[in-house]
Amino acid sequence: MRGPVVERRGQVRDGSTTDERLLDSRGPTDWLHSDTWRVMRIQAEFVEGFGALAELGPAIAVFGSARTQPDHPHYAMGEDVGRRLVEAGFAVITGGGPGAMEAANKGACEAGGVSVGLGIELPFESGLNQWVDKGINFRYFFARKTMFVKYSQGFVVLPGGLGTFDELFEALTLVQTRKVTSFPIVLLGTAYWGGLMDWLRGTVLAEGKVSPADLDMMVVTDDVDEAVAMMVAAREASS
Ligand SMILES: C/C(=C\CNc1ncnc2c1ncn2[C@@H]1O[C@H](COP(=O)(O)O)[C@@H](O)[C@H]1O)CO
Repeated sequence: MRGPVVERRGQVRDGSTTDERLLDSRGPTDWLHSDTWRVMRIQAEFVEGFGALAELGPAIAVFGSARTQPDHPHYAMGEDVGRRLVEAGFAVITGGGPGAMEAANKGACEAGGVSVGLGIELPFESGLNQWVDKGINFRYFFARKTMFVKYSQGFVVLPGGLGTFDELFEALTLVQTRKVTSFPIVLLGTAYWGGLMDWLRGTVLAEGKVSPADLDMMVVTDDVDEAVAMMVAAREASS
């Protein structure tokens, strides 16, 4: 018998039971590295993520450089935004790593709020920062990115590098292509983001590669209060 399937006489394929094969640890392990098995692991990441975050409540994702040092003004800005978001009733979700992520988690945690970190397995593992109170470690970037979009009502983007750009531009693309309902995206740090905005307007928009509405999706400011007020306004508009 093979599970619910009855096999008799010439249809019997081998004499072992399914349990016997399951419990036998001998044999090849190459299946561990097959795409079929990876699909199970990917599925498990979605299941874990959805399960852990489903009851989080209103949350804002804060992105920014893993390399921001604690004595840099961008770190203080990250702490400030984490704290103000909690004071406004939001949980704070970051990538759970060092730098700007740690700063936002620290601000959120010290303000007594829910401080979430969605960590990612990297070759140069740094682990979840100490200010994360609810943490999930992901193997796959794409599963992790789904969690930021699904469980955040807005994105605040601190100065950052390639990882931050990836997160910012993914959000913009999802809104532009109407894969998600529009949500506020605020870039903090006019001096840092100004050059990018100038290029987007002066070259990308001028060459017709984006529409004015695409760039209007982003607000650039130095004012943390303005960033938080935008998130609050979006929450009120959606309730
Ligand atoms: C570079 C170092 C550690 C990296 N650790 C990270 N942990 C969690 N999330 C990360 C990490 N690095 C990048 N990310 C994600 O990308 C964004 C930051 O990338 P950037 O290139 O530094 O701007 C961030 O929002 C994360 O989601 C050791 O210093």
